[in-house]
Amino acid sequence: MVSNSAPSTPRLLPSGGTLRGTVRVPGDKSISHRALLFGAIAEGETRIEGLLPAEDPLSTAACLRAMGVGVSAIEVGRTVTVQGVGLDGLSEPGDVLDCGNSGTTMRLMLGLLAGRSGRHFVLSGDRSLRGRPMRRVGAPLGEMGAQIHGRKGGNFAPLAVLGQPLRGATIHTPVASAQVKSAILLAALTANGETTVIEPAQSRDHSERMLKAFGADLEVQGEERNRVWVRPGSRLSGQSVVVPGDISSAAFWLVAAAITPGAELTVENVGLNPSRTGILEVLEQMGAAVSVHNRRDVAGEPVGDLQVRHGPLRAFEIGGDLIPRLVDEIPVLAVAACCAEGTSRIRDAAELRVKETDRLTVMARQLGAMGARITEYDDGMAVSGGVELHGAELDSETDHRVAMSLAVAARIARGDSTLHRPEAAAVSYPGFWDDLQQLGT
Ligand SMILES: O=C(O)C1=C[C@@H](OP(=O)(O)O)[C@@H](O)[C@H](O)C1
Ligand SMILES: C=C(OP(=O)(O)O)C(=O)O
Repeated sequence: MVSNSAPSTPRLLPSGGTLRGTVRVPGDKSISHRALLFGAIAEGETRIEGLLPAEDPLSTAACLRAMGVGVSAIEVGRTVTVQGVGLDGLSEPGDVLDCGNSGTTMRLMLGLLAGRSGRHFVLSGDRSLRGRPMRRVGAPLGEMGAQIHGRKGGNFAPLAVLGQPLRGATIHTPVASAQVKSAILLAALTANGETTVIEPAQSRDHSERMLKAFGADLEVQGEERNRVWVRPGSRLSGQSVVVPGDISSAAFWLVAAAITPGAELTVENVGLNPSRTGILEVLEQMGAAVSVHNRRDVAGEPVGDLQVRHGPLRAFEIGGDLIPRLVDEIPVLAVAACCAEGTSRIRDAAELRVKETDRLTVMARQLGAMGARITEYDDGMAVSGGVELHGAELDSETDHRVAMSLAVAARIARGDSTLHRPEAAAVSYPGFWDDLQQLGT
């Protein structure tokens, strides 16, 4: 039952062309998962406008339906409704919960299910997900009393969760990960006692914002906003959620326009939560012509329109606390680095090795096939700019962000490219290829 891969058709990526016009990227993936999950354990109905109709949120919705939660059809342009079952209303599923390709689904689900006393759950996913580390969630939940078992000492799915009464705890997480933090926060909602999660640096804070809006007793603390405190006992109530466009999807257009001669694009309605806007700071460091218009707040998240034009680019150096704020944009930033003057350096990004693929190795290999000069480090890479890329046989290696990053690179290469396994893009951006065609003509 767990995700089989369908036959794949390679896609021709023609070289050249410019990019002009206006695009609206689909809903934010992180916020979409959370709206479904929090809606499921709230009381009453949650209405979600702009939910991302992509494979990852569909995996979350399917898992919730398998536990008795009513989630309406997820289709482009349609408001999604979730009939909440309350904090302890999830039923034991009759089969394995299939998390597909989605790390967020599996990790947040572990936090959600660990405290469901007396119920047994098994979670699995596709080949990529079954190779991603889960002990980072299992270990802190274990400190709260959770029982999670899996391959290699509980690190790899399939995972079995034996629901237990949980106790509150103070947990220091070793990496800044919103998935780990959010799993702990979900478990904390029904624990016996207060919980505090302390991260080495702040990761994206969508869970904190949305849980508060649903009625959780939660506080973000510390000057660096890297401590979150939760007191259990509050009931969550269904809300209206409006999901902004995903800055991680917008990133492909921002870089594409910045590196493509003659390009000028507007990306409308993009989420600008400061814990996600690292890409804008890097583009600024590069001297790219990006401006933000029409800043506004929509349902607790800052939003704006981004305008970007082609222009000369300088190399960048990134690392430290900036990395969690642009972690999913590093593959496309590697493409931008190929077009900048000088050598760009990315450090402190070892987390990329445990995403859908090892994104450092895969981007070095794929851009290398186009002639890019990249040196891999344990925790990052150095990319020499100003080396002309040439068309090549490329492969997403099943990773959505790699697929879309290579599509951006192929446009500025000399000669056409072919991309194998392009369908990976549908994990986070199902309309990507249509948008690319429309903006390029
Ligand atoms: O919480 C989330 O929605 C996400 C957190 C990040 O992962 P980590 O928590 O592993 O950093 C990110 O890479 C992922 O795409 C989505
Ligand atoms: C890492 C990603 O997602 P996830 O961890 O949810 O699979 C991503 O979307 O780039």
